[in-house]
Amino acid sequence: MVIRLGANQYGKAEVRVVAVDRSAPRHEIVDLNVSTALRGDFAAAHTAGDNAHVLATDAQKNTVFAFARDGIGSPEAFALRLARHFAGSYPWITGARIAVESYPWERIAVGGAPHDHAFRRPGGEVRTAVVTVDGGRAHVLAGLGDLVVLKTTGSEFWGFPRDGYTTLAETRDRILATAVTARWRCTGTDLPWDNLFAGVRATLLETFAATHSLALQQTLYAMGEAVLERFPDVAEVRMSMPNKHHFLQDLSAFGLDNPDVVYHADDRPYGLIEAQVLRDDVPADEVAWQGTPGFC
Ligand SMILES: O=c1[nH]c(=O)c2[nH]c(=O)[nH]c2[nH]1
Repeated sequence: MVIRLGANQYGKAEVRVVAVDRSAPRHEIVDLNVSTALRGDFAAAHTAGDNAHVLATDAQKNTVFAFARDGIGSPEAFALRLARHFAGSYPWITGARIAVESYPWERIAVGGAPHDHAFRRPGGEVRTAVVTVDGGRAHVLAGLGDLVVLKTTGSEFWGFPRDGYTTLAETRDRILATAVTARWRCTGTDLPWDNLFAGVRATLLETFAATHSLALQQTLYAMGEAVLERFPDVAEVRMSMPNKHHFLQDLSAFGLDNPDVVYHADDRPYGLIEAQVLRDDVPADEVAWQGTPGFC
């Protein structure tokens, strides 16, 4: 019986690189998911554990971040740069496959004008409604889920206590990103539902964009407060907002600075900020929330 190695490739999958162009007040953002795969003579690694030909997937990931320092441009151009680099890096590497997913971001409109540094990622958002009729009374929770938003500046996080396990550096400027899930309890059952939804959604977006954030908790509260201030038919807002961390990538090992340009969008673990913001003069209504899982 003869056993042999067939086709093979290897690389780093799903490198989440985000590059911010801050050269003008109107920031630009490129958000990619990059997967690398190298082809060539890697037989000895498979059959004998000999890694002499194996350009580490960790190095491939680093290359993606380092190349982003010069600006990413189009996904096609970035992928070509990377593929040509890898394919030309060692004689035994004969080819490279670079797959890129690019996530679009649209500017949030504030007062009708596109914002300079607050964005929304279209797609995936859902509108929700939960109606409970109980003992002849109807209760309405309107809501939305997965409204993905990001600010490239206007967010700080500092002043927190430092116990023996705290390593997080204080920051006066960071990327703030989250996916908003919100439900708002309505006091009526005969409301202009579509208008109310559009208004609450616009208020959530505008407030996220316009609030200079000292914590995601503060942004969440400001969003709920703005909804309650603008919409008297809303008694209560409950929100769940993951802190989608964007870590500045350290490029110093490659002789590169990184003046807030290249970030790693980490998908987990994530902070999860959840709260209820309510009108004090409206009685609580737990029946409305019964059976609605999680925080909201
Ligand atoms: O806005 C934030 N709130 C936190 O509670 C927190 N914790 C953390 O590590 N980063 C952040 N950011």
